[in-house]
Amino acid sequence: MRIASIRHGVVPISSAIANAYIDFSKMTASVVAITIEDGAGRSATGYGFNSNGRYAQPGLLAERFVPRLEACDAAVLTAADGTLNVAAAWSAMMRNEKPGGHGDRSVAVGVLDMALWDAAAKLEGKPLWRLLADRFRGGEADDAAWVYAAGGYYYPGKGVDALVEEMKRYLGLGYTTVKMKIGGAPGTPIKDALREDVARIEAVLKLLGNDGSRLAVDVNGRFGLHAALAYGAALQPFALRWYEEPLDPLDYATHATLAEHYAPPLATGENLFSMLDARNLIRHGGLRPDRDVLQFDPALSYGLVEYLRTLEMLEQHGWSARRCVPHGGHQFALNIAVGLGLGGNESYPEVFAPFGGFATNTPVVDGRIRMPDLPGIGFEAKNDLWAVLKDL
Ligand SMILES: O=C([O-])CC(=O)C(=O)O
Ligand SMILES: [Mg+2]
Repeated sequence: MRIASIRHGVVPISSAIANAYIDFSKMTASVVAITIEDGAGRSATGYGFNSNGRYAQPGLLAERFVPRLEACDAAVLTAADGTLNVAAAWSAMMRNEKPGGHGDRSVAVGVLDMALWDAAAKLEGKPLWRLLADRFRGGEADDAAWVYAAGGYYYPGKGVDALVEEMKRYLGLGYTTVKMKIGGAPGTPIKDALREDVARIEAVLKLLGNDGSRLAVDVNGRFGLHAALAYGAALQPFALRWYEEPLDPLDYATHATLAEHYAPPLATGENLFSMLDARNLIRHGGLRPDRDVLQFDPALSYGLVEYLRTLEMLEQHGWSARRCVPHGGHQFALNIAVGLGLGGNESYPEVFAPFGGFATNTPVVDGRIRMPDLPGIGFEAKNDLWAVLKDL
């Protein structure tokens, strides 16, 4: 195995939407293409990008992680069975990086890790979900993944009617479960914000036959304990699918307090970027393995090499992989969900194009999606994304 080339760039994914914590007016993503030759006449190009919420990482890629990867020779890149050794390449990228303080470094490494897995699966002539099922689950892959439509963003001039119309479009696309933002009314006293959000939630629930299990709400880490508890008390009777990121993602003890008072499912983890951060959440966050949902996003958190460590840690702590529903709405996590038997995957039918979304001709039916049988992650079959990646 030999790295023939690594190319990377920055593309915008800006839009006028906002959640309770940030707007996306300046959002960018890193994109990479890695071409690998296997020494036996085959070559493959793998592609990677970071999912929304963290910005492009051109400096970290150019100064540290791409040069370290380029320096890997055949002894590092070739596994004992002749396949591409992604884990060894990952360790080479992380040489001379101290532990802790993961910051945006995990994003830069995640982009390269995604491209390496795409190339590895292409070199083996398999879809990534098939490679993962063969390697880690005795060949058993799920036949489809549960996906939910994430949206319900704040948008200038967007009222309750437009929110309900948006959710209606998601149901029309085949989704059965939807997610909306809450907690974003700027500068509003908590009791007024809560009244406004309850009205927004009730309007969407009406569309969903008042079935709370079909609606998740997302605070994006905006609340402190007082607001999280006040909202929790108001939300509890709706029995929602989950109450997401009510608190700062790193404030584990406060999660534990909230979990004592809020019985229905909580969800968090999209802003935890390493196995060790995830383990602190599991150890100290008071989350409940019979109901809560873990949203670690492999594209933002050092990639699949690290995500495999996170899944192993979860198993040691009595958590099923089925409790994991990654953030990010991308094909990488979708392959992982099907191949490794996660609980499902996020989907963004109307936001974060071209990175959000799945292969162009894979419809959602009854809230589930089947994987195409294409080598690698399958980016070539997602027309809008391929139009960006092929220029790299
Ligand atoms: O709005 C965002 O930053 C994305 C997000 O939280 C999600 O997809 O759950
Ligand atoms: Mg979220």
